[in-house]
Amino acid sequence: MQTRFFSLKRISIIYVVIIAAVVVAAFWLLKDIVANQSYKQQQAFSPILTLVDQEVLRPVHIAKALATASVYQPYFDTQQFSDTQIVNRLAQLQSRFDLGFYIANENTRKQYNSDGAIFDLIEGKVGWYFEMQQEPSDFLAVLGKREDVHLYIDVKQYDEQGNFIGFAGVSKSLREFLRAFKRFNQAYGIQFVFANNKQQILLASDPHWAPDALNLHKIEQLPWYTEYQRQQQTYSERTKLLNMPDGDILISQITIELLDWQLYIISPMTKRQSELNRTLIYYLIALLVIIYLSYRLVRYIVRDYIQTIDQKANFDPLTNLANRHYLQESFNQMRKRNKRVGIIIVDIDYFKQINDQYGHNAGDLALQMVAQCLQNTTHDSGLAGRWGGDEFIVLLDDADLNETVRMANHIQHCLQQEKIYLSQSSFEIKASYGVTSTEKPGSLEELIEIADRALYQAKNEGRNRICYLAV
Ligand SMILES: Nc1nc2c(ncn2[C@@H]2O[C@H](COP(=O)(O)OP(=O)(O)OP(=O)(O)O)[C@@H](O)[C@H]2O)c(=O)[nH]1
Repeated sequence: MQTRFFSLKRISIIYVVIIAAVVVAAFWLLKDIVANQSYKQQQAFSPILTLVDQEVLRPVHIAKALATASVYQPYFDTQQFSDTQIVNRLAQLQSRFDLGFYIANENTRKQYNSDGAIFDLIEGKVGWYFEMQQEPSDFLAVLGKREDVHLYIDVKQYDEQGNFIGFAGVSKSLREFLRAFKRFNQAYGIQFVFANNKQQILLASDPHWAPDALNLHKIEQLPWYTEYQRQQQTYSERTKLLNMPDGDILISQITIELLDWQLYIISPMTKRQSELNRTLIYYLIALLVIIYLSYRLVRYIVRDYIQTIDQKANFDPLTNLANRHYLQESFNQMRKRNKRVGIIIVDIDYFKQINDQYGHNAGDLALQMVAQCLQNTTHDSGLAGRWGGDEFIVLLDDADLNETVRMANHIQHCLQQEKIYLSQSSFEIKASYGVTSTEKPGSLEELIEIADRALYQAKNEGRNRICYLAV
């Protein structure tokens, strides 16, 4: 019982360790999920900011820097430079900055482009030139060319006296920008909207909201904007989660101060949620596999451990037969069932002589041989054990004296068939048997005492025989 108690204690400790391991594993896995999601969010957002910087802000900076450095000024003097020289100069700038450059000269009413094109600025035909002049600001950023959307940055130019002499500017195709956004849209379901300070949509990834030839959509027309504005009054965070009828969406607003534009990045949470769910399921499966494998491992270790402990606690290491402790336990079980118990004591004859003549190892072989015979003969009907030294005990469940004596005969017959072979010699093993049986078993000691008396008789009568006593 001591053994079981310690086994259970150990099992409990191992289970506690497993639960702790699972909790730690779960913590790490969940931590990873959050990290993973943040990583994915970052993965989606970082390139967007780089794109805005590269494709929108950089041209604006270049346009402003060149205009303020009066790089274009000399080229407004058509006396000094021919048309070809002007477009050549613009072409140089184009190849250097990978942007389109143009000059619109008020004096000649001509527009020179870095792609070599020169055309006349005729009122009613080239609308932008005359519209832009009316704008109070000297710096204007507009989107044009619907079929291949371009960003145009127009900077008003003045001579030394402060007279308006035309425009110089930069143009940049947003094809690459739009293509990249399409990729983000496919990968993360992200949409974007650019709006100017008049709340007009300049550019939108959803073609439905992109400007058409006639007019620009108002940002108020976007289905989420009213809710966005409502939340804006409560808290001014630039990222908001909106509960829309088609599913939750996350809106991030980025102000592009240089242009006085707003960029709205719209990411649908349903897609994110399903991604998160999928990741959760993967992690859960991994967790279950870990739990199952660790359970199997612990079961294996515990079973192996119990077997080892049981073996040590209950069996004789030399013969593998039951030891005294296990014999006692089994006898108690038999007694509980309140049935007859038969007992045989087997004691090897002149075993000391075997040891002395053939050596201790030969003696051990003899003990193992006897054990083998006992095992083979009794395994169906009883339990054989080593009581100590060269003395063995067989307990027979529900066996009367006749049946017990019959069993002793079988054992004797088995031993008579066997011989121990050594390298130089061989010897036979003989034994004496004391037998008894009781209908009302008391203690094992009492029963052994009676069987011992019968054994004593067998030894006295010349050994190699079976004697019995009835209770
Ligand atoms: N080889 C070996 N010998 C053992 C072992 N345990 C006890 N013995 C020896 O067994 C012998 C038992 O001898 P005794 O009890 O005197 O009996 P015996 O020589 O068999 O004489 P009888 O029983 O009167 O026939 C002793 O010499 C012990 O040393 C063991 O595990 N291995």
